[in-house]
Amino acid sequence: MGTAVDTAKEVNGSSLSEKKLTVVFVLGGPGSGKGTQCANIVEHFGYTHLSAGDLLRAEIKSGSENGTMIQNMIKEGKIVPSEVTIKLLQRAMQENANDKFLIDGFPRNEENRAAFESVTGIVPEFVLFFDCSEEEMEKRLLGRNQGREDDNIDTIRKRFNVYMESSLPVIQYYDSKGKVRKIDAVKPVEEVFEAVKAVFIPSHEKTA
Ligand SMILES: Nc1ncnc2c1ncn2[C@@H]1O[C@H](COP(=O)(O)OP(=O)(O)OP(=O)(O)O)[C@@H](O)[C@H]1O
Ligand SMILES: Nc1ccn([C@@H]2O[C@H](COP(=O)(O)O)[C@@H](O)[C@H]2O)c(=O)n1
Ligand SMILES: [Mg+2]
Repeated sequence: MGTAVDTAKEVNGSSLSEKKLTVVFVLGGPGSGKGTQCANIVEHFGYTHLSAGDLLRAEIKSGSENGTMIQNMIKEGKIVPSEVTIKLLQRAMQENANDKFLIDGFPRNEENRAAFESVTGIVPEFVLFFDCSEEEMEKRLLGRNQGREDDNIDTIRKRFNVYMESSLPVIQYYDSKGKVRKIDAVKPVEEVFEAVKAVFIPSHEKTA
């Protein structure tokens, strides 16, 4: 007889439990540079990048029945119910042959964290945390120009509040487990990536 975690995996029809996956959660405030650095990591270290925000935006565009709800949550800077986001992440991992994933912008709150772990049985290898000042993040978001509906000052303030109240505690949780690799993300892109590389290059290669 299976454990609760096994049963949850079966109910969700996941073949993920059969594969040994390496998952790195990429966390940090809105505009801290998660997407920018994930692109560099993909290029240098062969991971597949899955951005929870991008998956949710694609779901809106696809005309899904959840589209309107997701759009309203994003406009308000609120966190979409875990079951929706986890299904999108699971599907994206199942459809990809890679066994190494960067999961960007997830988990965003305690509900995200606990639900992902119990549904998938996956525990992250480590958490890459981009630590950036609010002043710098606000400047970056207002200058991003990607047409995102949540890159306006009212929504940005709401996203900062959600980050402080709901997302930082998740980072603190992983820190208490020794899983957080903290990066000073205020520096220029190239300097931030130098610090990121030091995390991904195994320690024996650093000295070789
Ligand atoms: N180190 C950096 N210095 C200056 N600008 C940066 C840096 N990193 C990223 N940017 C710029 O800041 C903006 C936000 O970066 P990015 O989209 O990577 O952040 P994010 O953490 O993924 O944000 P979100 O949580 O909103 O998705 C982009 O316009 C990007 O080009
Ligand atoms: N786990 C998540 C991740 C994101 N969202 C919603 O999407 C918005 C944009 O996310 P980015 O990572 O692209 O900045 C975010 O503000 C949330 O509304 C979510 O609900 N759950
Ligand atoms: Mg992003």
